[in-house]
Amino acid sequence: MFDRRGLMLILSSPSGAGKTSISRTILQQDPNLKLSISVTTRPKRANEVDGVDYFFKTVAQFEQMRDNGELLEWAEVHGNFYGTPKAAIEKELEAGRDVLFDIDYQGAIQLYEKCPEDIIGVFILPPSIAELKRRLERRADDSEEVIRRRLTTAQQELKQWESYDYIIVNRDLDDSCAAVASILHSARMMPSRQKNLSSFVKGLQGELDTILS
Ligand SMILES: Nc1nc2c(ncn2[C@@H]2O[C@H](COP(=O)(O)OP(=O)(O)O)[C@@H](O)[C@H]2O)c(=O)[nH]1
Ligand SMILES: Nc1ncnc2c1ncn2[C@@H]1O[C@H](COP(=O)(O)OP(=O)(O)O)[C@@H](O)[C@H]1O
Repeated sequence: MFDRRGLMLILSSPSGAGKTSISRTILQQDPNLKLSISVTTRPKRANEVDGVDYFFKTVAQFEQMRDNGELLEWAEVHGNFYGTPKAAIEKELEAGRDVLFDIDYQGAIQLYEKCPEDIIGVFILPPSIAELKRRLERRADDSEEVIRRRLTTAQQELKQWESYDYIIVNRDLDDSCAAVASILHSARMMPSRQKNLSSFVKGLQGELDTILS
């Protein structure tokens, strides 16, 4: 209803907990939500498309972007570099569109520091470690060694839940998607997110004055 600056919705989780699945569904359901497409040096998976899931880069290309100040945040995760290209994000936020970030806790901390007013952070937990392992194995894209590395990193990632605004245990995918959608829906209604609110209320007061005078 009101012009507004978009908000930044961060989804983080240990690898395999389900944030990519949740992101895909939410993005399909909500035309005002855009995905921040990260750059990464990780090898492309069979089901991924360059420019859709990630922009796949060499280490040299990544370092050049980072050193040129083109990244809003960046981090090394599971031995690869990941970063958020700055320019596209600012354009979406200015246009009043919300942006979804599938980034790790190191990136989330950087964004919380840089733009605290714009951020809603959601941390996704797996129902159990046995289920997390099953999900990583079922995805079948990664070798046993890569899976082990992701589980090792999960130990560090699990400590970060307190940095986030909301926590969701991803048992049922539909329930988790509904929870994220409802968080986003509520966040859009915060007074700070609605640019023309004060003039709208002044208008209501003016109408009241007219009726009551
Ligand atoms: N800081 C940061 N982390 C990112 C970015 N893009 C992806 N990640 C995180 O890097 C981790 C690995 O991502 P990915 O290789 O797609 O594996 P997945 O989590 O198993 O699907 C996940 O925790 C992502 O949230 C980014 O631009 N910045
Ligand atoms: N709630 C859920 N119940 C069962 N399987 C799930 C659920 N959420 C995600 N998955 C499956 O678990 C695997 C890992 O999910 P993914 O979204 O790739 O995780 P992440 O992006 O956090 O690494 C995928 O095969 C996905 O289909």
